[in-house]
Amino acid sequence: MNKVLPSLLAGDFMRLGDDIEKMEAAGADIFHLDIMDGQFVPNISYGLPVVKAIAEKSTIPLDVHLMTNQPEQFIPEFAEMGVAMVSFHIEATAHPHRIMQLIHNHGMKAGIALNPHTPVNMVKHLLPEIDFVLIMTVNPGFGGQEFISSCVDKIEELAVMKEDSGYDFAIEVDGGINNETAEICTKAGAGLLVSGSHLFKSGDWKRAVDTLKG
Ligand SMILES: O=C(CO)[C@@H](O)[C@H](O)COP(=O)(O)O
Ligand SMILES: [Fe+2]
Repeated sequence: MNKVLPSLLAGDFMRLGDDIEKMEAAGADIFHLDIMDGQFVPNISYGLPVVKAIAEKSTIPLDVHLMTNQPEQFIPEFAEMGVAMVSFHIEATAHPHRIMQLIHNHGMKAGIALNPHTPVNMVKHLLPEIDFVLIMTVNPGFGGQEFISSCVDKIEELAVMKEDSGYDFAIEVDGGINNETAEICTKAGAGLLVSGSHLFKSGDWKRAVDTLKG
C-alpha cells in the first residue's frame, strides 16, 4: 500500500491545528513540510517556529522537504523537534554525502530531492546509504502546479536502479499528485505520495486519502 503525505503548504494557515487533526483522522501517514528560502526557489514558505508548532501538534511522523541553498543549516533543530525524515536538493550542494551523514547522525531518515530536469544518475553513488529519493514532478517552489509527465521516466529508471542494485530505499513523488497521476507514479515504482492541493481541496479527505493509498 502507498503512503500518503499531505503537504501542509495547501492547508489553511489560520487553522492548521484543525487541518492536522482532520488529516490524521482521514488516515494520512506522514505530514510533508515544505521549507523554502526565497533563494533556492522563488518563494518563502515557513520556518522553524511553525515546524515546531506542527511537530507538537502532530501524532504522525513529519517529512521535511528543504528547498534551501544551505540544507545543512538547521538539521540539529529539526532532529530536536522530532522530525522523522529530511530531504534536501542535490542541486543545492556540492556535498550531498556529508549532509546525508549529518541527517543520519541526528537519527533521521535522509532523502535526496531531484528537480524535474536533474537525472536520476546523480544519486547513483549515494544509493547504498540513502533512505528515500524524492522525484519532483513539478518545479519546486509552489503548490498547485501541473504534473510534468516527463518525470515518469525518471521514476521508472530509479526503480530499475533499485532492483539492479538491491539497495533498499523508497521513491517519493511530489507535485501535481492527484488520483490519475498517483496511479501513473505508483505503477512506475513510487511508494510515497505527497499531495497538497488535490487532497486539501477534495470534499471528503478520508476518501481522497484512501484512494491515493490504492
Ligand atoms: O514541494 C512542493 C512544491 O515545491 C510540494 O510539496 C507542493 O506543496 C505540493 O503541492 P501540490 O502540487 O500537490 O499542490
Ligand atoms: Fe514538497
